[in-house]
Amino acid sequence: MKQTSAPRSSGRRAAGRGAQAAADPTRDIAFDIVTGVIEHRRMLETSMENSPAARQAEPRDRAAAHRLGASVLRHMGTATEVLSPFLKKEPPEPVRAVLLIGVAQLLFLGTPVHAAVATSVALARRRGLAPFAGLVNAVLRRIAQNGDACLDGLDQERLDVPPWLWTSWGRMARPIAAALGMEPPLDLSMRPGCLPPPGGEVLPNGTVRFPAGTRVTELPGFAEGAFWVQDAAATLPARLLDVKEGERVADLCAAPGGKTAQLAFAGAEVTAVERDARRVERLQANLARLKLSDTVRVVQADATQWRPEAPLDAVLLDAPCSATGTVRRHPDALWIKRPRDLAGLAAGQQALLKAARDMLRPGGRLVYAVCSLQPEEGPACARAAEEMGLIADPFTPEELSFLPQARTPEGWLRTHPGLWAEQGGMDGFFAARFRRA
Ligand SMILES: C[S@@+](CC[C@H](N)C(=O)[O-])C[C@H]1O[C@@H](n2cnc3c(N)ncnc32)[C@H](O)[C@@H]1O
Repeated sequence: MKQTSAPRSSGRRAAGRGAQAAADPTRDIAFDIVTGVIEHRRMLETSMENSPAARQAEPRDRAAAHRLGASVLRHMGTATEVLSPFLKKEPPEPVRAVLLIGVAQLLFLGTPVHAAVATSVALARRRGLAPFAGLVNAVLRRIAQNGDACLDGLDQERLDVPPWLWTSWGRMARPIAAALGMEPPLDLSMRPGCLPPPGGEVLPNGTVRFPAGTRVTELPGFAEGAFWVQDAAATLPARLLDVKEGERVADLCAAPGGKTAQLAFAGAEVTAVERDARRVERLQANLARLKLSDTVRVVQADATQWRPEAPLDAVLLDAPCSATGTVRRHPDALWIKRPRDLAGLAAGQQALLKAARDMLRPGGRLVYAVCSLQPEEGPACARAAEEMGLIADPFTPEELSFLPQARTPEGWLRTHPGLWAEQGGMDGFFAARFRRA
């Protein structure tokens, strides 16, 4: 059984018929998260923002709900399979959501049985599902009786990945799925010259890694801007652009700004281009904390339309994508995207590639990156870039000597959550480098 830490439980107060009005913000928010993702295909964070319960909740309840909702999404295939022998027919979606929340607590979060069952029954009542309260009670009690035996013989890794994604990931599928069951660690990139907070593990690329659940704001140096949160794999595209002091560089699709910070600390003159107004605010706040506000120029614009005043030495294009490479951190991505979404995403990525090409001086460099594991958004776009006249500039073995498994025969970068598995894995990224003729 794959287990993560248990959510705080308010089960005793919620037990029994008369307790349906008792407050249980954790499960209420988790219900909004799960139904938002499954029924409305909204991202976990968006579902949380839309949750009325979340707006009034304490930060610790929101954090517990986030962990509970993410656990449901991480184990949804397995939990569905566990439920199926106990259900004569498919229940309505909201009832299924309540049951999944109950199963996640019983089998994956180590919540005490009485709390997991009673809070699920109370949740069903609060959500207008009282006619199903008996079903929820009976099914969860039987699952609790069987305990871990419910998981015997189940290929959890296979079940927890939608079949179309499993197929598309080929040989990477099983190591990726194995990493999915675990909460990912906290990765930090250090501001040059700053010492890592004590207790972190320094990885071969310089990332400082802390165990899952570490609160970044509580680490010494956070407020002073000594570091920023950035997955180990996410550091690689900006590093591979290899910017020099004083080079004029654009970071397209820049928020929240991890790669912008890398480019600026490397000494480049950076313009960060971001379309979304709220994400521009987040980018600016992050740059302010890192004391980069006076160094980086931030532009709110659509990068397909924006052009620099003069041709640039280098462009980093971290394009919007299906984000399947970040499913460890964002398990909602597993259930939101559909195969038919990929063509539209790839068209957007290629429009951005054309724009990036047009911003470069002759000989200027471009790194194209996506946090996707899908071939349509990675290799297919790299080939499209060459058809646009960009010249491939493969990553060399020396540049990736600390992670040789991530270098493809074409000289592209392909990371996935199964790499550096012993140290806690990494996000999935694809990157390729080009020069303008
Ligand atoms: C993958 S995230 C970028 C992460 C960022 N590069 C980092 O390392 O922190 C993609 C970002 O692209 C922005 N975006 C999407 N389409 C865009 C466009 N046409 N022009 C500019 N920004 C865009 C999104 O709002 C989002 O903030």
